[in-house]
Amino acid sequence: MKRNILVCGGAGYIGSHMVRLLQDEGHDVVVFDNLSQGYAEAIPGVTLERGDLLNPADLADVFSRHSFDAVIHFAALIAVGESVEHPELYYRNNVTGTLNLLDAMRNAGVGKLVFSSTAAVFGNPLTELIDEKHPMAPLNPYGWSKRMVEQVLSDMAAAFGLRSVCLRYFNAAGAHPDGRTGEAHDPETHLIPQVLLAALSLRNRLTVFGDDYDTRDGTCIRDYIHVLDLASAHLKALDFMDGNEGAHVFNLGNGNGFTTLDVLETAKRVTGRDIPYEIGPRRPGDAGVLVADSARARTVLGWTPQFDALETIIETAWRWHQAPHYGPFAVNK
Ligand SMILES: NC(=O)c1ccc[n+]([C@@H]2O[C@H](COP(=O)([O-])OP(=O)(O)OC[C@H]3O[C@@H](n4cnc5c(N)ncnc54)[C@H](O)[C@@H]3O)[C@@H](O)[C@H]2O)c1
Ligand SMILES: O=c1ccn([C@@H]2O[C@H](COP(=O)(O)OP(=O)(O)O[C@H]3O[C@H](CO)[C@H](O)[C@H](O)[C@H]3O)[C@@H](O)[C@H]2O)c(=O)[nH]1
Repeated sequence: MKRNILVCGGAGYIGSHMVRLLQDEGHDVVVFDNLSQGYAEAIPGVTLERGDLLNPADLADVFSRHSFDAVIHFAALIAVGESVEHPELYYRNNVTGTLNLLDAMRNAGVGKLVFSSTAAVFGNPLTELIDEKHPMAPLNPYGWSKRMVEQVLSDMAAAFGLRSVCLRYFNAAGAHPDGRTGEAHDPETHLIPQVLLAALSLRNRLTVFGDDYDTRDGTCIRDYIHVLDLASAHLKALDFMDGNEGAHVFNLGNGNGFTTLDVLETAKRVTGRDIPYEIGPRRPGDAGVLVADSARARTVLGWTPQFDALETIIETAWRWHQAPHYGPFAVNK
């Protein structure tokens, strides 16, 4: 079934991959983005409505000129460390911004939303694998902002019948295999792009944040999930909302934990380059281990990741990072 989809934050890293997949599947897409972190070049040929979630008039304008079957909402501030220093920015953009979007949807009679949540809602895990029932205890304002929106969506389902799916991504990574879209954050804080930038000598040596965690080599463990596998879960979520009322949550990861040193070792193999690093102190707000139990997404949504090997994730990112089409390190602009 062809759908009209509004993608908020669709010019950003994950959103732009989502937009490409929606187009490949024959859906009509409009992107709403303030380009604070996104790039128009990431979504060539797509209707881009430049506007800000914090300006309700921008949203009202977009909803008055288009009609949508559903909204996929990626737009947010995403840096954990910055959220500790400036919680006000995170609560305003991520919580107030989402409330503004929900008001606009309600005024326009749009009743379905897929929301980007995060493993950061859980805090330090109590079990080896984190499923949807794991208690939530965010360690930082970024995680709290997402936790708050999850609660808002649950309450809005009860009050107004809003249908929603919160997808809690673990560590998004990788790029489209054709190398035309990829991760281009500025500043870049994520591990895999930083490692690849170090391999290209585009940044100084990498600092590994702590080697005194209770893990096999002392460095943090994360569950890296390919950006296109995240995007495909959103398509499944759109189908799911057709037949299911209420607010739903799913954890999205591969269920494989890799240490920071595993990532460095794999990147060294993939790139064939030396990647200089030093061990530094822990980063405030970091959990030691975050690995998903995504059984529910697999069974209930029928989702199957296609790019689950860390090697493949890093290979696709490496293709992008060697010749990014946009972003701070763009070549051949
Ligand atoms: N990258 C990850 O590893 C990861 C992990 C878990 C969850 N998430 C969530 O996924 C979503 C997308 O992450 P990403 O890595 O693609 O981030 P990103 O920064 O690349 O994309 C976010 C986009 O939203 C836009 N935006 C931000 N605030 C806006 C506003 N007020 N109005 C309009 N547009 C606005 C930005 O310009 C950008 O294009 C975020 O909600 C993030 O919290 C990301
Ligand atoms: O220069 C770096 C960057 C990262 N790391 C380590 O690498 C791992 C991954 O760090 P990222 O910054 O790439 O990702 P996070 O796990 O901190 O955060 C990601 O997952 C979170 C959920 O926990 C949020 O959703 C957030 O938006 C998303 O980027 C962490 O153990 C971190 O300590 C380093 O050692 N050095």
